[in-house]
Amino acid sequence: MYRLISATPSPYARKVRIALAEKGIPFELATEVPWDSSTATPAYNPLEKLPVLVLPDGRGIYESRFVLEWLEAKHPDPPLLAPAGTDDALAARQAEVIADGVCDALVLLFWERRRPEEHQSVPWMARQRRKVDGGLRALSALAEAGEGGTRGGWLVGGRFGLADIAAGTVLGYLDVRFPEHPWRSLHPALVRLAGRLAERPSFRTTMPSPQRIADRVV
Ligand SMILES: N[C@@H](CCC(=O)N[C@@H](CS(=O)(=O)O)C(=O)NCC(=O)O)C(=O)O
Repeated sequence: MYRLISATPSPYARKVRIALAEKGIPFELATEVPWDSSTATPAYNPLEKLPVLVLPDGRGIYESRFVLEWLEAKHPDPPLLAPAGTDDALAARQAEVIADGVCDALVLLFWERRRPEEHQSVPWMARQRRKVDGGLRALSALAEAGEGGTRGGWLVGGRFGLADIAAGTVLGYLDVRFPEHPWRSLHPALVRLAGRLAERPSFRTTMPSPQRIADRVV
């Protein structure tokens, strides 16, 4: 059986949890704090990051985008991506790049804010916030376009898939780490997307939550 090394707030790990659920793939969930020295990630990932999908033979598949590509290749049904090389597949991957990039900026912001205030860099945090806001604008534009005609409100190709998973996990992460962020008032199309996603058991059963980090990281 697969084992997924995950963390309760992780939007990257949540993408994989949702994909496993949507594809009906059984797995053991190993919830960790990757920032604590107790984490198992270094044993499977030289980059020491989760998510890691640990295979029955003990190998680790890591970097969420690659885990999702790996799952799509090994467990193609039901598909979460259009056929490889199609415009819809490329558009979904682009949306995932935007979503992951927003999460990357949010992670940097999260750690910068944990530094003593006199060590926090205002220009650095402003730069990260620009990436977050620019990325959310891009995802919002995709959501608005997806609401047109018969596209069903999904971001790409008129059907639920990877792009929606990636965008939805960003929104859930914002609510956990940056509850003050006004994304709902700024992007009503993303609110409607979040509402559609919240109806899916794969989203309802993977709601993110904060974690207690014991070790000193920054
Ligand atoms: N690009 C990676 C990012 C993964 C990542 O940053 N994971 C964090 C945990 S979380 O922020 O997603 O909760 C981690 O393991 N960080 C430990 C470290 O960076 O040393 C992916 O998509 O898998």
